[in-house]
Amino acid sequence: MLVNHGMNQLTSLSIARSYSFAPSTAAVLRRQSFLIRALGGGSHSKFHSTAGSTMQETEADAVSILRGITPTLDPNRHKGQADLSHVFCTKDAAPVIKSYSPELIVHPVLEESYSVREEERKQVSAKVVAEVDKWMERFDCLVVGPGLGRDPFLLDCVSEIMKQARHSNVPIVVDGDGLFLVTNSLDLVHGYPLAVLTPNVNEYKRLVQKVLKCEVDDADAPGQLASLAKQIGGVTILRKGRSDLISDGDIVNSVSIYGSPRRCGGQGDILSGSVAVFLSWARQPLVAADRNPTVLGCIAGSALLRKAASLAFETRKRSTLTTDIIDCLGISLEDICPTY
Ligand SMILES: NC(=O)C1=CN([C@@H]2O[C@H](COP(=O)(O)OP(=O)(O)OC[C@H]3O[C@@H](n4cnc5c(N)ncnc54)[C@H](OP(=O)(O)O)[C@@H]3O)[C@@H](O)[C@H]2O)[C@@H](O)CC1
Ligand SMILES: Nc1ncnc2c1ncn2[C@@H]1O[C@H](COP(=O)(O)OP(=O)(O)OP(=O)(O)O)[C@@H](O)[C@H]1O
Ligand SMILES: [Mg+2]
Repeated sequence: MLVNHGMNQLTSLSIARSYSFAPSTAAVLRRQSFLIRALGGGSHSKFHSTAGSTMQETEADAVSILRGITPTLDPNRHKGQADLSHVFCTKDAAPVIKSYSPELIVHPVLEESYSVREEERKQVSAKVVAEVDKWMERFDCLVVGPGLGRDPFLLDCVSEIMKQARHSNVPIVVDGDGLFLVTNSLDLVHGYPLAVLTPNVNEYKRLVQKVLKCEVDDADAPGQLASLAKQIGGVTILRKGRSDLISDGDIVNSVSIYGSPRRCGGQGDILSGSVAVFLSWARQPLVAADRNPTVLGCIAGSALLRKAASLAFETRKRSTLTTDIIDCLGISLEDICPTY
């Protein structure tokens, strides 16, 4: 059981995205102690020069980071000390999500505008937020966005949940429709060092336009990413693409290893769940005290996803789906961090 808990979490966090009609937020619950591991160095840098600026990006030593932050499996631990995933969603979505995996703890507490009368909204919102908040202290990380939708009442409730998470110092990974919300309400994450944004090409463009008031500049990709992260008060941004670029405003890392030429839907959602798991592991005492755990989580999540995608493509080729990639997550991590 315990062996499967870790990997189940990497996959199940993305359930919400698999049902994009099903508004939901997903949260990670994990209680596990860790052995101290050393993080290796070894990386190379690339300079991007433009007329106005020069910015360095460093290819992350993702394999060492994965080895450094992934905890060993300890047969003495019981459920509750290991990984668990909670999903908060609407009533409609709950049966579908529940049937996806016995691993998931599903809370059908969210409401959309159509199901709540105007005069009841304040009361219902308070109830929804209280339902999530009573679990908050147990969460190691919150993932907001994949499959959430853009219903205004639901997004108002999610904004309140994010404020509570921030108040409780719970890391928040924002993806998909969560980025739609945050781009229009930057205060939700501004200045929060435990916030991670994982934009795809469209989501990144919207963020750049809103925050930097200019267009995406690929000639100075690292410099622009660092400015964006800085302008949002030092949040960590994982810009997804041919190479993933990661910045907290101070440093810019790239992850270019592995990867698949197949761009099937859903890979980004698996990535956001994986980042949540790895950043929670990276935050454990003595694991990586000298490095930003949100950056480490992004590097590890990106490398694992890209490795699993490349492995899935080896056999599935043009028919590769995200479910095939999920099937390759366990073996990909095992290859880098053997259990025994
Ligand atoms: N198999 C599934 O169930 C998948 C589910 N997914 C989930 O779906 C959501 C969107 O994710 P994505 O990656 O398609 O977003 P992206 O490339 O920015 O937009 C593409 C175009 O669509 C439009 N649009 C998007 N969202 C919209 C909305 N809520 N309502 C109306 N329009 C919307 C968008 O328009 P725009 O944002 O420019 O207004 C753009 O033209 C997100 O929650 C994700 O997790 C995906 O992960 C994919 C697989
Ligand atoms: N051109 C590419 N080559 C290799 N890997 C890529 C490429 N583009 C994206 N990826 C990888 O695919 C993963 C998902 O990125 P993508 O841009 O597809 O996210 P997304 O659009 O949010 O996905 P989703 O369909 O889940 O919403 C990331 O890990 C990224 O590294
Ligand atoms: Mg996405």
